Amino acid sequence: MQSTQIVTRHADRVIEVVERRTQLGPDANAQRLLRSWQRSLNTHQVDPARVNSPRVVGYPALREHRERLEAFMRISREGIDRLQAQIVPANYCVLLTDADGITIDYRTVPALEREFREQGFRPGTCWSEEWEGTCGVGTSLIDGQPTLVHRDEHFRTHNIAFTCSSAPIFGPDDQPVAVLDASALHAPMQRESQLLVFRMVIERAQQIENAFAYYNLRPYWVLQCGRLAEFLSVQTDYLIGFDESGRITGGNRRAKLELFSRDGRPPLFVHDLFECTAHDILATAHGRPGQAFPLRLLGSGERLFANLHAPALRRHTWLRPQAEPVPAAHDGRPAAPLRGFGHLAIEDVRLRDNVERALKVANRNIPVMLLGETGTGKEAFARAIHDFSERRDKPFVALNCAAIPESLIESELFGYRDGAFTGARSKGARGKIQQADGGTLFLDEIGDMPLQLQCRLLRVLAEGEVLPLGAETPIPVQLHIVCATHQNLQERVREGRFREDLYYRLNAAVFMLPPLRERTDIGQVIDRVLGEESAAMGRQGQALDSAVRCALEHYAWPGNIRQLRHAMRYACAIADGSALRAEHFPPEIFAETAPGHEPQAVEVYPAVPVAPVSAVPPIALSDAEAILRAQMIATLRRNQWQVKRSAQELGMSRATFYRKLDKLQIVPPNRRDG
Ligand SMILES: Nc1ncnc2c1ncn2[C@@H]1O[C@H](COP(=O)(O)OP(=O)(O)OP(=O)(O)O)[C@@H](O)[C@H]1O
Repeated sequence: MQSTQIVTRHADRVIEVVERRTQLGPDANAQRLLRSWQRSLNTHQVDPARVNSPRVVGYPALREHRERLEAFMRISREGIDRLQAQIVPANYCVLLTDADGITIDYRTVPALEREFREQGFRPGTCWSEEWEGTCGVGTSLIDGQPTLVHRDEHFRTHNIAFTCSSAPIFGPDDQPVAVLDASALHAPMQRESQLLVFRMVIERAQQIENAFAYYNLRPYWVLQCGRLAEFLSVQTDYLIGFDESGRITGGNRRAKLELFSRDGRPPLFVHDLFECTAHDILATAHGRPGQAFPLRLLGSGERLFANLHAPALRRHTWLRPQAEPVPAAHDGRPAAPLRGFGHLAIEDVRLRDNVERALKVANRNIPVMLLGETGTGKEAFARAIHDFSERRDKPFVALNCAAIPESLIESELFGYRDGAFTGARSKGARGKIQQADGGTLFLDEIGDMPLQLQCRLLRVLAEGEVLPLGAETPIPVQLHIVCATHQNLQERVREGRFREDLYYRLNAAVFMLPPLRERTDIGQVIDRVLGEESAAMGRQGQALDSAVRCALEHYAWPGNIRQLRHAMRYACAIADGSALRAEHFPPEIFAETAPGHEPQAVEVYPAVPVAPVSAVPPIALSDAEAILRAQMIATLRRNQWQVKRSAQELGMSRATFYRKLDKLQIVPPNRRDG
């Protein structure tokens, strides 16, 4: 427990530094620290004198955070184990957080576990800057850079005895997916004492990032490149994925930063990057299996050494059950859709992980819960699981609990016997449960199911039989249950509006479907929907012009794929020629900030004269960045410059949002000088 004097002294110092904008030192690190303290006080409104331990989320929430990163956690384990072996004996703990700052993996020695725990170091602890103020994890997430926060560089007095070395780990969409951190409770005063551990954390984080990049590139040919042939197996500089046609499909972060952006635009093909074609590379690698071979970068002529790895997984072929024939088009009619997931766009990294997992549970008697915003494809995903499974020749029955009146859900679901109630059909009716016998029952918007029916549904699941209204003898049924919701079911459980026992029964396998704006394959989704809608209209060769494509890729799509489909259907219908242009789409997709609409003041920033946000960014931006900048400014204005609401609307985490504010140089009105 800290003395009141220490608490007051540290808190006073922090407030004074922030308010007077006192420089903490001449170097870039001190300036970053000052910016973080400013954010902590002014934006997040954290109280530096708050002395309690950090916030810890409960186990069900922790499980969800972990499940979202299941594949990543599996891949990162080896790297974390090694860091643990190196530094935990020196009284450190090692932790991994997700992009929300929630601790999803945590290690220390048993002898120190209790002491660390008392200070808040444990699974589930939230180390976001919004909550803790300046700290290793939170500040790494916002700045996107490795961060050493030593002792009284921490914002909250509670944390000033700790030292935290953190490094963000980026995913394929160039956003942090996690942060690796090593912390100690009692550190020597000198900051330099931590530089070695800090370097070890950065290196491990890079290794994990590369392993994750490789995992995501595994459906493709992967070039592993480095500057030294002898070190190639232990030190990878660049990973570059390409497909059979030589088209570059992605790379690790370093390849993107150093190679893909050399001429201001990413190379499309292998021969745009190297002085050879993909075919040359395949031939060379084939001739010298397992040996590194030289490659020259186009332009600079610099020599790299490379190993080639064959695709670990053939795309899409694994998505169908074995031996299932691919239906062919005939009679000029469109081909029947492929069974399972074949007719859906699923190139997004998170979705691919979901599909891999879904295939594993499809033929097990495990209830599936699909979470995601409206229109993200929950029903399509449920149907794909059914079509893949052994039950595919049995019925797939869907019931939307939010779309029918509460009073009718019971008879719709459980059915009724003849004469069960006034107005009932004389012969009675089979409910959805019975109709789905042997197949799949898809309960959409399960969160809207009335409480007393939840109890009856639980009984059906537990006992495998249904009792129709007015009947005396239960009827045995065999069901695979898939349910979906866009609500926060845990919150409904807490509010007593959803039964906890049913919640745990239904959420055995949870899948989070990403919103369209966050999907790494948004381009493919757009192409697929365009192809389908255009074909349905009997139009041929319809295509998007590049400005429209760019706007579609950066629009926030609150209604997700459904909204995209409707917009595309309309555009395909009204376009006269084959080019789909801006005027064929709803104007909000291209919305710029309305002129003359000036932002209102925000209470979190000290009041200074308000200047309008320049429509012209102070830095050179790509088209995509310019559109995103305009979109962020419009959203911020609509929300009176409240970051939390705006980030939510655009589907970004707050850390990502702040990073983009910095990168696109959007300055809130009250922080600009008059
Ligand atoms: N992966 C995908 N690729 C292409 N189209 C898709 C994909 N997922 C969904 N769609 C299309 O998006 C639209 C909405 O899908 P769906 O009805 O499954 O969403 P939902 O999440 O169940 O919506 P709600 O929550 O409102 O019920 C449909 O037209 C569907 O065909």
